[in-house]
Amino acid sequence: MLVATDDNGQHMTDLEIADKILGLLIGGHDTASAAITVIVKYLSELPHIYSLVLKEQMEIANSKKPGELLNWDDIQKMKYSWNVACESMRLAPPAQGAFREAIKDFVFSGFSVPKGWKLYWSTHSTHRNPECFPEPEKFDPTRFEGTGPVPYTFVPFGGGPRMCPGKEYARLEILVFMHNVIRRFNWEKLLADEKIIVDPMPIPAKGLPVRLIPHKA
Ligand code: HEM
Repeated sequence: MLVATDDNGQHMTDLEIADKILGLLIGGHDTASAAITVIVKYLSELPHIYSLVLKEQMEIANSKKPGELLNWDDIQKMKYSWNVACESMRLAPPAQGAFREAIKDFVFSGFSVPKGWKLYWSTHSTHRNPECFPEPEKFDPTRFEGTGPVPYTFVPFGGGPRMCPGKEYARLEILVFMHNVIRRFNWEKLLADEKIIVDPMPIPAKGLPVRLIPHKA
């Protein structure tokens, strides 16, 4: 960023560099941490889903030599776990939406949107639209099996040319976390009705305290 220039050879100002660094820290850290937190929450509330994730992850763990690290092929095998992560991000998307500018006049749902207008697309309302996701309140990872949701309906990472460039890294972070926690522990929430607050990401109001229960050897 210190050496990058625009088309006119101008460097970024200190303020612009600080803005980019903060954007990357928040965009790269808080999003994945919010996703992991809601996955932990749903897995404690849905024991049948927990069991299926555990089964998948133990098959991978048991195929490794002692101390052998996860590799790319192992990540590709975590299909059910990723479906669970996706369903968690559908119901509690870390990013609530993003802005766009209309590049031409168009009509949407009876509203005329002129070229140049700024728009905000909402992850939350898209993910809860029953036309895109039947029974939208139901936690159902099978929605992501086969070809999965139609394009631009499941948008936790946005869509199009400005889609999140950290998506694959986030997938890796989330799956490696799920693997390492679930193969060691079950867990139970300590607060039954903990509220989720969105500020700006969905986070349990009291930090989701859980009791970890190690698996028997
Ligand atoms: C679960 C984790 C994450 C979620 C849910 C998420 C979500 C999003 C969303 C919704 C956007 C806007 C996309 C659009 O406008 O179409 C975005 C943009 C962005 N994300 Fe992520 N993100 C995650 C992780 C990360 C990570 C790990 C990084 C970097 C290490 C990252 C870096 C960025 C950057 C730089 C942009 C701006 C892209 C642009 O404007 O061209 N994100 N992200």
